[in-house]
Amino acid sequence: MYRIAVYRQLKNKASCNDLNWISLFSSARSNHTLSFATVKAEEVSGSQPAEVHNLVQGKWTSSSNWNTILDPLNGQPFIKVAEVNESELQSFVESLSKCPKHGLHNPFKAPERYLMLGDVSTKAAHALGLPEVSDFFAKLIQRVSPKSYQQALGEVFVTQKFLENFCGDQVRFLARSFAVPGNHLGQQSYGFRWPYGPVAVIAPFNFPLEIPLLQLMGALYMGNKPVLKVDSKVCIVMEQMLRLLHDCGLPVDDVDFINSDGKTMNKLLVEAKPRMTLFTGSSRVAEKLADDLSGRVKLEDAGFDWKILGPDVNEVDYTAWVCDQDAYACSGQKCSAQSILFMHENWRKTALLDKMKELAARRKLDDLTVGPVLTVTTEAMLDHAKKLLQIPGSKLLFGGEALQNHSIPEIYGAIKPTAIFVPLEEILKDEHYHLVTKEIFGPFQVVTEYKDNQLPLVLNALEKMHAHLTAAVVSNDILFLQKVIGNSVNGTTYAGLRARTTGAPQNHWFGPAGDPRGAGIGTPEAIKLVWSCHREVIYDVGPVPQQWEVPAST
Ligand SMILES: NC(=O)c1ccc[n+]([C@@H]2O[C@H](COP(=O)([O-])OP(=O)(O)OC[C@H]3O[C@@H](n4cnc5c(N)ncnc54)[C@H](O)[C@@H]3O)[C@@H](O)[C@H]2O)c1
Repeated sequence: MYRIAVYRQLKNKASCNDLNWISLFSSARSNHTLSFATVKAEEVSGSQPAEVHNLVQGKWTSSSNWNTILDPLNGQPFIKVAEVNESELQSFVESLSKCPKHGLHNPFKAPERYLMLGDVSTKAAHALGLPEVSDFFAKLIQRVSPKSYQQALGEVFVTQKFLENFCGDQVRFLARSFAVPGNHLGQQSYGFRWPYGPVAVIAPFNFPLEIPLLQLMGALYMGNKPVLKVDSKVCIVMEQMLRLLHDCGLPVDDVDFINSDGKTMNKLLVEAKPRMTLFTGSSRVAEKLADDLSGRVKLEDAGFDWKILGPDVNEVDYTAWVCDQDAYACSGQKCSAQSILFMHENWRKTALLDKMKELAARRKLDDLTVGPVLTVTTEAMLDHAKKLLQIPGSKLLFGGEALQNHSIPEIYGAIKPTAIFVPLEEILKDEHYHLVTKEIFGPFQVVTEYKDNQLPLVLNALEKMHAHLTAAVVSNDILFLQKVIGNSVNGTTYAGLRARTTGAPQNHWFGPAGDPRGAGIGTPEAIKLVWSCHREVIYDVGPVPQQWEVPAST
């Protein structure tokens, strides 16, 4: 009885968007057709290509130019993306220019939007938690950025948990201010979190849902108006997610969504001058944007992520498994993937390397535990392996071959999980260091070995690296941990027996350190740092003291 009454109340109160939301659930439960979705993940194919549109000033639009995306597993042209060209940017420039520097909301303007966004997060989190919806997104991710079902579902799960973290009042708590008493009666200073206003979010291909959604919501929560650009190869996922967010009550003109090549996006940024651009992707593009946008950027760029196995050997099977996951899950296409393993000589005396080899050999294309590499060709990866193998003392531990019997198109890469041993002394030589520490965004790692007295050389190798994203120190020797952590800078560092380089759940900060432009993703601290700036308002309302007189000039 009580339930029926509550349902009636809810129904009466429901706005148009709420009704969409309710219908999303009922349809999801009854017939597996999702009201927000315009595609069915499994049916997208060469004969039934999907289309991806742009969203600007609240309207879904097309373009004169369609970019055809090839199915990474069979090369069929399966998605058509309406890519905006350089002459079609005006409506995006106009849209951003409508948002003032003080944003869509701030603590002094439209504070009800904090609550509205908390509500949108509640509904979207709930929706993503429905098995039909999470399955839809996991499968769609798999189609465009092939990875195992568990990895794709993990991405949806992290996204859902993130949204849960910002339900109810949690969005307004992000904008919590503080006050300090002043020098005299009536004076108090307040620190506020202030939006930037018009902003841009640029996201890469490897996490088609998690990276763009977490950054986009962070931008919105703090009061900004974002234009979002996701790599065209995978933009279909965020297009569908935006439709879901609209069903959950997000106003249609809060976010613009543009599909284009990098050059066109660069032009949009230079013309529209967003007050802040969050870029996630390669260091090459990151540096270019930092220049072009006069430093108004936050960056999540390349990762050449290291793991050190300390002198205390423990849990060899577990450690081998974590190494396998860190280096080869998602075919090594995580920015946090293990790129180099520094192994204390004590581990060499165990079966660690054999176990890693066995685990790597279990990976297969059938279940996408190894699969297409979207930005490095087979030839480029094998060529890199060849160059490393020319270094004196280096040897192939496993892999180093192309995958066989597949129909992955040649524009993508397909190699067996690969590990190459290179001696530490050789890595440190100037003529080799750059080559050995080059990020290969595929299932590829370098392994090396050190003795107790060589720890300074290991630390020197870390010091010379230019990217400081994730790291792992596998040891429960607290003095060893102190030494390594105290002499390195990586922004997300795991320490202890179970340390890993990948994982990046929503509950801890993920991002590089050691660079003032470095961004973060996931936590309240990351959102506040990336998407808001500090503003101080000093109230000084009086009274002026009685018998006050004009003092002498100073
Ligand atoms: N630090 C992190 O959190 C993180 C996360 C994921 C990936 N990455 C890094 O991303 C890289 C892999 O991604 P990628 O190869 O797709 O990167 P990329 O730099 O080629 O592309 C990233 C995005 O930028 C766009 N782009 C390209 N040129 C541009 C320009 N001139 N102006 C504006 N936008 C432009 C692309 O279209 C894409 O959407 C790896 O180096 C990886 O380590 C980092």
